[in-house]
Amino acid sequence: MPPDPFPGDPPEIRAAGVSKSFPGGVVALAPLDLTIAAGRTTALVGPSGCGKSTLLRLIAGLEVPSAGRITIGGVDPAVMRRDGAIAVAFQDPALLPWRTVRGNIALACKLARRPIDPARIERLIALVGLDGFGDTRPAALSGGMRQRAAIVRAMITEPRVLLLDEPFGAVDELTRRQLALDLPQLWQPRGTTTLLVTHSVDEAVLLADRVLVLSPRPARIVADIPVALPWPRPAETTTAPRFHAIADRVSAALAQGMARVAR
Ligand SMILES: Nc1ncnc2c1ncn2[C@@H]1O[C@H](COP(=O)(O)OP(=O)(O)OP(=O)(O)O)[C@@H](O)[C@H]1O
Repeated sequence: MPPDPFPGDPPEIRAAGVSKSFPGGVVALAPLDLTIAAGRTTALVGPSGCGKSTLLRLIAGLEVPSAGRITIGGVDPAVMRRDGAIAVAFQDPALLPWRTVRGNIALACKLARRPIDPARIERLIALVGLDGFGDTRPAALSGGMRQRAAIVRAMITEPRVLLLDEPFGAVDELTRRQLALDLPQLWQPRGTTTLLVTHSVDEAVLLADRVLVLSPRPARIVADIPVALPWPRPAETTTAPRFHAIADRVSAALAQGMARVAR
């Protein structure tokens, strides 16, 4: 295994004055300052089209800001990604159609120059409920199954930074709930710096240590809500009064952000 290019503590993500405009004049992000805590999970919630995916793509080094700068552990995101330190699972799973589920996952290891551990691949495939589909090609999977394969592909390399954009969007409600309970076991104890975009308030509170609520486009941070619930978080977490109190705060902040724009 090659030496970790970024040894030491998990990296912190910083955005300073970051904005993004697209040709045609769409301002997806107005200048935004943001610090994402190292080794923790931060959830981004906000109305559709406010710029969440754009922000994630900038942090992933897949887009370049129109102004401002993003650094991850002081390093440019594109450099981190090139060295396999960032993994992403986006709404569109983008699996290679000619490779099987197992082949897609193994390729991620190869590209990140990590060893291929067949037993770990099988464990993760089973964890996301894809047991028996390792030899299947993406075209023969449902949208939700493809998303689950993409989550395994993102996590198999044990990245320093994990970026998840609505990773359970096409998954049925029951599986989604199970994934939200199971998957943090993979990144939370390792101290992976994780950023999750979700439309589900409950999912944000269950998975994150902190929830950032964004306003409609161009996004501003309208609330920064800590989630002081202990890890690990079993299913009973979602029935605790504390969980509901935090979820209510997030929902209220979302509504407030919308109302401010409507006025
Ligand atoms: N490549 C692009 N070219 C032009 N406009 C874009 C591009 N990508 C995003 N946009 C625009 O930027 C804005 C923010 O889009 P983005 O996908 O970041 O929002 P979002 O908050 O992730 O939305 P959703 O929750 O619906 O996925 C939208 O108005 C979108 O149309």
